[in-house]
Amino acid sequence: MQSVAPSSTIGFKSIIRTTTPSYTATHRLALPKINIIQCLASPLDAANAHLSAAAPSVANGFTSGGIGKSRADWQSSCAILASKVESQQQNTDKSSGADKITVVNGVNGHSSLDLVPVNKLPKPLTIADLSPAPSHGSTLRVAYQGVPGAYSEAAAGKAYPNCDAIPCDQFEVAFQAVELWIADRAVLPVENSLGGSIHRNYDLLLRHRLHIVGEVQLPVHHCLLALPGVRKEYLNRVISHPQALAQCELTLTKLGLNVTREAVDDTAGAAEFVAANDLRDTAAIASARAAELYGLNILADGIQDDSSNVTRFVMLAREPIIPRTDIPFKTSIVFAHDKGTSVLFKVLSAFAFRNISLTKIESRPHRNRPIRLVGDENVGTAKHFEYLFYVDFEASMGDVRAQNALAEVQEFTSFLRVLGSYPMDMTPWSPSR
Ligand SMILES: O=C(O)C(=O)C[C@]1(C(=O)O)C=C[C@@H](O)C=C1
Repeated sequence: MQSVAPSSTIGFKSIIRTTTPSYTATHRLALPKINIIQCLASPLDAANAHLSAAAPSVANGFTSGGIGKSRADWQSSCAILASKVESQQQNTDKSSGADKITVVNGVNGHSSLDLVPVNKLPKPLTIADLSPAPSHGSTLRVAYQGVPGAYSEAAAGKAYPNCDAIPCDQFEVAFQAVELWIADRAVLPVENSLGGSIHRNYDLLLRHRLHIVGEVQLPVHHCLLALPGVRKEYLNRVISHPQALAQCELTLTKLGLNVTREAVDDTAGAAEFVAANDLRDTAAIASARAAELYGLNILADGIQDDSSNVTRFVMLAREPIIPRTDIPFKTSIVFAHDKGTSVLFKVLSAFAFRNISLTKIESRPHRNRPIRLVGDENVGTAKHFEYLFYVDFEASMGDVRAQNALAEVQEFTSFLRVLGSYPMDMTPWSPSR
């Protein structure tokens, strides 16, 4: 896997402006990462806003159009969804076409062209600019949150071994990078065996229109990193991603460090920060690869509280994959119910009756309708919190049991969306070392 500057590989090359890397020349990489401003500044931003606005109706397409009774129904729901998204994007692309050519070529096309030197004249778009998909021969571009050396980059490499990994400064940007065709896939963490769920990504899965097309489970092996010559006694601060701090909580205490713990955006970013600012009182929790990339020493190795520390990542794409039944598949759904948690048992019994195992259940606040009032004047008013339930179950949408289970779930729920049906990660178990 290579890490690349997004601007070097994509069609519409000049749309993506890149930041100057903040680390110094002593650090071997100079890889800019995409940030939200860059995504929003793109002429395709309007397309994204359009897509977000379309969210409720698309979700309803799944709900009322039916997670049908058959595999064909489900596949056609996906196809309808995909074509809606594509046509909306095309419309928006058309409407902003003129501006795009101006921006692509980095020249203001509306100003007096005769003053532009010949070698700076706009170049015509080529088929390559319009065909960013890997099926056209280019390498798969995979967006992840963080900087090179982050575990998410390693997960992208595990999921797509020869991909171009594109660093993004926020999860939101990784979603947008795929929606705007800057990347072909995003690889995002959803849960860790010690730290629990990464709630932000559950919320974003619902807000965006991407499909889960796979999962990878990555053993996470943390190291305590500091500048060369720095010893543990010099430290008064440890910085890292909040998940990494949570995964090393007990070990940090056992190491006898008298330090404050501070959260930053990603583990490798913490290492980069220590190196770039020459911080001799601060250590970072990050990977051994981050130590190498940013020129830090490993003060302690394997500091996660449990050696079987695993983070589960999902792969996201613009299109769903065709569900298979000849290999183990998992399906992820999200639903809500007017009567909230009180009917959860009934909903889940649809899976139990069909011997379908659930592998994960997560609840998140129902932000459109956070409170449900129950009661009357005589007894008072109970205020129940409303939730969205995310469930992963061990069956493919190509399996008739799953189709029937979802048809039944649909009867009980006010909202239901299939986030994806995808192969389970069945790689042999290897602890993080
Ligand atoms: O900061 C990183 O290196 C990441 O890739 C993010 C992340 C996470 O969000 O959970 C990924 C894996 C580890 O669990 C720790 C951090």
